[in-house]
Amino acid sequence: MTTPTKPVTSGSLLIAWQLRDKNVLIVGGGEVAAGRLEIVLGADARVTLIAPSEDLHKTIREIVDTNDRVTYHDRLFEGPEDLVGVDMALTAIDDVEESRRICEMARTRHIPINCADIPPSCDFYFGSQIRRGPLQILVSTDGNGPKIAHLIRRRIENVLPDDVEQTVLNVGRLRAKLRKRAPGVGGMLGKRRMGWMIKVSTQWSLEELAALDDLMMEKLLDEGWEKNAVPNDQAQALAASNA
Ligand SMILES: C[C@@]1(CC(=O)O)C2=NC(=C\c3[nH]c(c(CCC(=O)O)c3CC(=O)O)Cc3[nH]c(c(CC(=O)O)c3CCC(=O)O)/C=C3\N/C(=C\2)[C@@H](CCC(=O)O)[C@]3(C)CC(=O)O)/[C@H]1CCC(=O)O
Ligand SMILES: NC(=O)c1ccc[n+]([C@@H]2O[C@H](COP(=O)([O-])OP(=O)(O)OC[C@H]3O[C@@H](n4cnc5c(N)ncnc54)[C@H](O)[C@@H]3O)[C@@H](O)[C@H]2O)c1
Repeated sequence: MTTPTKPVTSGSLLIAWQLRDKNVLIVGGGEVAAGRLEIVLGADARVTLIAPSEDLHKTIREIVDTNDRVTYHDRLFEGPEDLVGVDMALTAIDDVEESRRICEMARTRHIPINCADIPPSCDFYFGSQIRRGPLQILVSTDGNGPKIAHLIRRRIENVLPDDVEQTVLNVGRLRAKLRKRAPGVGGMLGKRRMGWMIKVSTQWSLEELAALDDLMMEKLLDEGWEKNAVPNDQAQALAASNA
């Protein structure tokens, strides 16, 4: 059980938004739009990007030429018809009045929007991100200091183990194997399953979890889960007894 803490107020909600196959509209073709494009493609979105080709950023050009998830329109934003079917809208243009207008149009249609140049009008902010496979860490200063968010992110990166991505992937695999042995949602079994996963995650170090292979996972389930225990011996010991 977690200890109740005093609620923190006046922040924003940090969530892992599932954008896969959702339609994202990006208006603008400069450096900021290029960063947005890369980051939403990293979340498997479908993207429509509207910006004149004259000054299109090199990265955007390369992506629209090679990625079939991106539809590019070589023109200025035209009006509400550009917002039809859009799940998320992003403006990154050097025209604050037009940005404000697009923002209002999106809001009327209940489309979440980020305007890179008008923080008070944003439904959400981007943050400084670490991506190591499925592990994602976002640092937000809630609009106070984007460069500071970047610097704090760099500090966090420096303390992460090199193989932390493998730790997360392995725990995902172990949980999937456990669910095969003990299927279902909720109830006593769900409680036992969660309790066991918490113990394994706590007693084994991140590095030990990263070193697990399929055979070791099966052994951990045989000798741990099946016997209602969490072997305290370390990954190396388990590996040695496997050999
Ligand atoms: C984190 C990051 C993510 C990303 O954009 O992907 C991000 N900005 C980044 C970089 C950056 N942005 C700016 C600089 C110049 C130095 C400086 O001003 O500090 C640098 C540094 C650089 O370029 O190195 C200028 C700037 N930014 C905003 C405005 C408008 C304004 O404030 O009015 C202006 C013009 C201000 C002016 O004209 O003076 C607004 C926003 N920028 C945000 C996010 C949101 C708040 C996030 C937070 O507070 O945590 C928010 C509110 C809206 C949004 O964009 O969602 C990314 C770092 C990624 C990384 O490197 O890891
Ligand atoms: N949020 C952030 O992190 C951040 C960081 C730096 C700058 N900014 C702000 O973001 C905005 C974009 O920055 P940038 O460096 O990418 O700008 P930029 O000047 O390099 O690019 C602007 C782009 O918008 C396009 N454009 C202008 N009007 C348009 C319209 N009506 N329809 C479609 N495209 C249009 C231009 O053709 C150009 O491609 C600026 O207002 C800047 O102040 C935000």
